[in-house]
Amino acid sequence: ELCRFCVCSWAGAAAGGSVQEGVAPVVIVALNLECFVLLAGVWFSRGRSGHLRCMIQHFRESPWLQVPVCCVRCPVVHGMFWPAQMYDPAFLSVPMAAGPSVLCQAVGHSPGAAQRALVCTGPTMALLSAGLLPAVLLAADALALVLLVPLVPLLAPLGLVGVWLEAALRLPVLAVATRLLAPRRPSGATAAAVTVATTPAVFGTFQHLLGQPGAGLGLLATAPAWLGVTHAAATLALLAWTTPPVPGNVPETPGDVPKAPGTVWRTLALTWEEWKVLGAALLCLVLAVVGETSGPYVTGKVLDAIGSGDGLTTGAVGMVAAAGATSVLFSGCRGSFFMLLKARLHKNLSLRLFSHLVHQDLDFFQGTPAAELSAQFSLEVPRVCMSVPMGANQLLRSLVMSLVVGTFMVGLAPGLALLAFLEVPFGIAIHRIQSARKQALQQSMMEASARTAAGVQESVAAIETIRIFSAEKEEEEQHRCNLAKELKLKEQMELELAFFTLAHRMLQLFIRVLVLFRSHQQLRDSYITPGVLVTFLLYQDRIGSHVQVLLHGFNAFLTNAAAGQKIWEYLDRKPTGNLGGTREPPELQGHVTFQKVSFTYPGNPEHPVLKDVTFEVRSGEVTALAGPNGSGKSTAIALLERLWDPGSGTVLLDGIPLPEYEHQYLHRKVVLVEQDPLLFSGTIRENVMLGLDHCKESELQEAATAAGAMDFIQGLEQGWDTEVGEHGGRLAAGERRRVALARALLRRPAVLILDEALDDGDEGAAQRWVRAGLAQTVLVVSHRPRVLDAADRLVVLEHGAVVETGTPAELREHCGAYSRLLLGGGSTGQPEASRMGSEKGAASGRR
Ligand SMILES: Nc1ncnc2c1ncn2[C@@H]1O[C@H](COP(=O)(O)OP(=O)(O)OP(=O)(O)O)[C@@H](O)[C@H]1O
Repeated sequence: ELCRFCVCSWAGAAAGGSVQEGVAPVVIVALNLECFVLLAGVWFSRGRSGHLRCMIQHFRESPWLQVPVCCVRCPVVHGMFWPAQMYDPAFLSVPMAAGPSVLCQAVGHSPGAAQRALVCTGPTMALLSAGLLPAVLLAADALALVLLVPLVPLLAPLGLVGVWLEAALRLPVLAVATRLLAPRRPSGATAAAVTVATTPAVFGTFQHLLGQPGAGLGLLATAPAWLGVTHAAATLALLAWTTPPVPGNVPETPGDVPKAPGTVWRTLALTWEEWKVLGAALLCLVLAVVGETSGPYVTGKVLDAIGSGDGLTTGAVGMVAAAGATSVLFSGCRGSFFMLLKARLHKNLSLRLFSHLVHQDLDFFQGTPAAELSAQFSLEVPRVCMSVPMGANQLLRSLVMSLVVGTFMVGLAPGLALLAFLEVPFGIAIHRIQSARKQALQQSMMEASARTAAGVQESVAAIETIRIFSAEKEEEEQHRCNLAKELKLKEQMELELAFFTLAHRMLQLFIRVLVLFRSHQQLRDSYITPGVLVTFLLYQDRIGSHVQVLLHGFNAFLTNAAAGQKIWEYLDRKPTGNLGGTREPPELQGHVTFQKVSFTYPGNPEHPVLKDVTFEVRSGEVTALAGPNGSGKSTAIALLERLWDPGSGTVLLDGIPLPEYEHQYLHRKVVLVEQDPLLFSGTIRENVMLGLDHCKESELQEAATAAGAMDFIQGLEQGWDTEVGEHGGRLAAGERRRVALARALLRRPAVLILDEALDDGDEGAAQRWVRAGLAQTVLVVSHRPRVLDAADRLVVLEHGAVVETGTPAELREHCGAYSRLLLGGGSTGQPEASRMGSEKGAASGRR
C-alpha cells in the first residue's frame, strides 16, 4: 500500500515540478507512467502476475477509469494462479452488474467461492465510493492551506524546515478528515493522507539536495498549482486502484507472508533458553560489524593522507589491517556460534516435541497421519530452529550494517547518499515481483517433483505387475514426460532468475553512474575530497547487498518461524488420559474384572463398541474371549492395556482400578502379544531382553523354550545373535511371534494377553505357562476352536455385549452363542472354517 501511494504521489510530484517550468506534456507522460508503475505496484503487492495481465487487458478493452469496476478479485483456490478464463475476452464481456455467482461461474469457481468472491457493484457506485477519499483529502488540504496562509511569513524564511513544518501541520488535518469517512473508511486512507501531506516536502528536499543550494520547492500555501497536481495524481491513482473491501473468510494467498506473531514469539522464547550461546554470537556480530564498517572509513582516511602529502604511515596501515582482522576474526566466530545455537535448538525442540507426542492419547495418533508427524521432525523442526540463528545472523548484521553505513554515507555526502538510496525502493519493487514469480513457480515445481517421485514409487511398488504386462516402455515414457515437465519449469525459473538479476544489476549500474556523475560535479566544486568519494563508493557497494539480505531475510525469517505453528499446537495439546497413578504393589494375583464397562471410539462416537460389559479373568486360569468379527474383543484388550479408558464402568486388576497403578509398573505386569508382533532391528537376544538391563542366561533359555522358539533359534547360524532385520523382516511371521512370546514370558507377567498369538497345536501352551509360573493369568483372544476349547473359561461377546460365560464344556452343552460361533459363524452367518483365514488377516490388518 505504501508503495502504491508513494509511487502515485511521486509521479504527481514529478509532474508538479514540470508544470512549474511550464512543460505541460510532461504532466500527461508522468500520469501515464504513474498508471503503469502502479500496475507493477499492484502486481507485486498482490503477488500475482495474473493480476497485471488481467489489468492490462482491461486497459486495452475499456477506458481505464473502469478498471476498478471490472476488477473481480476472487480468492485464489489452493494457491493456484487465477483461472485462465479470467483473461478470456468472453469473461470480460460478462456484465459487471451480474453479481457474484454469474461472474464466478464464468471463471469456473464453485458456488462457495462465489460467495466469497469480490465483485464490484455498478460502475457508478464504484466510482462514487472510490472518489470519496480523494475528494475529502482535497477539500481538507485546501482548508488546511487556507488556515496556514497567516503562518506563511513565519515559515517561508525557514526554507526546507518551513516546508516540512507545513507538511507536519497539514498532516493532522488530512488524517482527521479521513476519519470522517468512517465506517466506510478505506484501508489505505492513512497512507494516502501521509503521502499527500509529505510528498511536496520530500520532493523539495530532493531538489534542494541534488540541485544548487537554495533550489527547491517553496511553501505549498504559496504555490497552489502544486496542490492541484499532487491531488490530481493521487485521485487518479486512488480511483484506479481502489478495490472493494475483502469480505471475511477469504483465504490468504500463498504470496502473503504468514502472520503468526505467536509462533515468532515462542520461537524467540525457545532461543532465549540458549542465551549464553546467543549472547556470544551477538557479541561477535557487533564486533564484526565494527570491523567491517571501519574498513572503508580508514581506507578513505589513508587515501586523503597520501593525497595531502603525509605519505603512508605505519599507523595508517596498521589501522586498515586491524579493521580487516577484526572483521574476519569475529565474522568467523559469529557464524560458528550461530551454527552451534541452531544445533542446540534443534536438539531441544526435537526432544520436547517427541517427549510430548509419546504421551498423547491414541485418538491423536489415529487422527494424525504418521507422515505428517514425521514431516514435523524432518522438515519443520529444522526450519524453526534455523529461523532465529539465521535471521539474527543475517538480519541483525545487515540491519546494523545498513544503519551504520547509511548514517556514514549521509554524513559524508548527503546529496550523493540520497541518490544512492534510490536503489532501495526500486530494489524492493524488483525483489517483490521476483519473489511473487518465484513462489508461483516453486509451487508448480513442487507439484511436478511430487508427481515424478510418486510415479517412481508407484512403478517400483508395482514392478511385478509391470513385468507381467510388459509395461516397461509406458512407464519409461511416463517418467520421461514427468522429467521433461520438471526440466521446463526449472529452465523457466533459471531464466527468470537471470532476468531479475540482470534488471537489478542494471539498476545498480544506473544509480552508480548517477552517483559518479554527481560526485564528479561535487569534486569539481570541492564539496568533497577524493578520500571521501572512495569511502562513499566502498560503503555504497556494501549497503546494496545488505539491503538485499534484509529484504530476503525478513521474509525468510517470518516464514521459517511460522513453520512452527503446527509444532506449537502439538506442544499445547494436553493428553486427556490420566497417567498419574502411583500404586506399585510388590505382588499381583492377576485377577481382572470388567465392571459394567462401556466404550465408544472417539473417531466414531455414534457406534458404541462395548456396552455394559461385565466379566472376570480369574487368577491362575486361562480365559478366552470369543466372538465374531467386530464384537469388541480387541477393544476390551485395549482397555485392559490402558490404550484407552472406558467411557463408563471400571476395569480392575486385583480389585484396584487400572488408573491407580503406576504407568510403567502396569505395563510390566500386563503384557500383550499380538498376532503379528513388532520386532526391532537388532539381534534375537536384544529383542527378547528389550527394556531389561540384564537377565540370567537360564531365564532366557526357559522363556524361549516355553515359547517354542528354542528350536529355530538354535537352528540359526548365529543363534541368539542373529540379526532380525528391520521390523523383524528376516524372520518368518511364526518365528517373529515366538520371539515376541519369549519376550513376554521372560517378564513373568501377572496378566498375559494373547491376541490371536496361538496357532493350532499351541492350545495347551497357555496352561503350561500358568502352571510353570511364567504367567499368573492368561487372557486369550482367538478364532481357533481348538485354542478356545482348551481354555479354562470362556467369555463370548456379540455386538459389544457379553452373551455367554462358562467353561467350554458348559457352553457347548448350552448350545448358545458359542456353539453357533463354532458351527455356523456366529452373527456373521459365515461358516467358521471358511472364515478363519480371512479373519486373521482382517483382524491384524485393522489393528
Ligand atoms: N480405532 C477405531 N476407531 C473406530 N472404530 C473402531 C476402531 N477400532 C475398532 N473399531 C470398531 O469397533 C468394533 C469392534 O472392533 P474390535 O477390533 O474390538 O473387534 P474384534 O472383536 O476384535 O474383531 P476381530 O475379531 O475381527 O479382531 C468394530 O465395529 C470396529 O469397526
